[in-house]
Amino acid sequence: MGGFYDEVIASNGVYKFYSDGEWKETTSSRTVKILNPSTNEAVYQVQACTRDEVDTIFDAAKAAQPGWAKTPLWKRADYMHKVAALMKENAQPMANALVKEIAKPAKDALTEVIRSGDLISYTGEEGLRRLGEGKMLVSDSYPGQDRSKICLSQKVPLGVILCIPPFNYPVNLAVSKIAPALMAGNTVVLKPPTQGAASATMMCQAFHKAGLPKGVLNVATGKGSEIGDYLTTHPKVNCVSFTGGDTGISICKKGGMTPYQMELGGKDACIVCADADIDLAAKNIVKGGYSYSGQRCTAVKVVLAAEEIADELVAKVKKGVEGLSVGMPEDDAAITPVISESSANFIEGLVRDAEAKNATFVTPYKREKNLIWPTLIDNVTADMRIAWEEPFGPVMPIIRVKKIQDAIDHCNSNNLALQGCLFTKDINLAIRLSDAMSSGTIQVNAAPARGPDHFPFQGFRDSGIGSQGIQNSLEMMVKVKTTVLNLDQPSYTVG
Ligand SMILES: NC(=O)c1ccc[n+]([C@@H]2O[C@H](COP(=O)([O-])OP(=O)(O)OC[C@H]3O[C@@H](n4cnc5c(N)ncnc54)[C@H](O)[C@@H]3O)[C@@H](O)[C@H]2O)c1
Repeated sequence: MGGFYDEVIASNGVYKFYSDGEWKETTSSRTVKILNPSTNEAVYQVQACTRDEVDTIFDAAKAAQPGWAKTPLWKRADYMHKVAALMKENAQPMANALVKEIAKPAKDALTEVIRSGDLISYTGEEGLRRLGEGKMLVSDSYPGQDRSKICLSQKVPLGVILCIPPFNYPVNLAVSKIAPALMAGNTVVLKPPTQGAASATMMCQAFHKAGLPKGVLNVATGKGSEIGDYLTTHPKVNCVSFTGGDTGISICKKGGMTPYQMELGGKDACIVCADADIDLAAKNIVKGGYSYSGQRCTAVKVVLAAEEIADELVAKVKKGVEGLSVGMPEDDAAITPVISESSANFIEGLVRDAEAKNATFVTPYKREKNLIWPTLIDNVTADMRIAWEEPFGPVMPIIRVKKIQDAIDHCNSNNLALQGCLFTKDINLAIRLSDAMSSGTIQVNAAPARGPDHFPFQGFRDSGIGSQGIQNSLEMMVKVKTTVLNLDQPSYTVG
């Protein structure tokens, strides 16, 4: 593997957890096995931290926070640039781990790591400028007041941020939380997803090697279902930044007065209007729907096609789907095994439901263990689960609509409302439709996408709380502290 990551791994091969600036082994001598989705065999093991160890981790984060908040902003930005450079220099072993533990195609795995380095650098730059800016208000803009009060507000850290990313981008969605949290003067406890824990843990070595002060970043590993509640309800947590599925909703329900940044599931709709460029729409549906086997929050998860062009669109999407390579992530296949057997079973449940309700299978459903061939399902109707639920797999439903309003109504009646996209050549129609679709982001003439990573990103309804994107995440990681100067007489009385 090379020297850079050596100290991350214990002599027995188990990945260590990270607390107070040191890589450590649990006293529980329990580990969590990470299965390779391609083989269903254990490929890595991480420490199963005990509750006492979790307490110690939070103690370290809490103790380090005031000192870190006093570290000048330019120095914090310097750390970010150092971390980004180290991550990029040592990207390949981390990318290899992504291939093994989450079956991400090899090229995409490397892209995830490089993109994460870029995100950290950009956050350093953006934080340097934005976090140094505050606001000055004078009192006489309010009725009845004279100018005897001057209000100065600045952005101050929240404290300790608990960061919980999902399996599908365990590196990128970890740094999208960690970098803004740290730039804003918070300290961090990271809880990686089980599958993705090896790569997320390796990622933290870049922070360690960059010389980040001890306790500023910490990593607690263990099963979300075992230590999750203990972490999210821990009294030392000042904000939970979470990305995942419905687990996020239950975290909010169980929690107290803690601020939440929640990025949850999506059922991103793709509306194809009668005047659309059908080749462009088909290309985007194939790429947007099936990349990483559909396991992306911003994957196209339902197509709403105008009846007039539906036959042509389905034929073109079918051609694209049939051209996708199916196989192993090491070979950079487009379609690779989905994350787990239970996920594959869930996807199959949606497929069987659509089959029983007479949907048309444009490409046949085929599965070998966790590997599911890309499936295109036409004539899906509102009584089918797949019309509403997120498969998180390479399975695409097409609903034919008589009127565009039917497509809008379908999107807006789903509780999931992350992104959406629409295809039309008419810019006026595009704006009207975008305004009518009640989802966080609408892409015009392209598939949904999270990046570039400085664009705002926000789920509506059950798809999230708070806004993401580098700029918005920086704002989510601070609170406003105000000092009011009370003058002995209004400030305009001299001169
Ligand atoms: N909105 C977005 O930006 C975005 C991005 C990527 C993925 N997602 C969503 O994530 C889901 C897929 O990811 P997943 O399967 O890893 O999601 P998940 O909700 O199962 O798990 C997410 C994280 O929560 C942890 N966890 C599990 N139980 C917990 C508990 N009780 N307390 C605290 N943490 C706990 C997991 O270990 C993991 O780290 C999909 O629904 C997808 O749409 C959303």
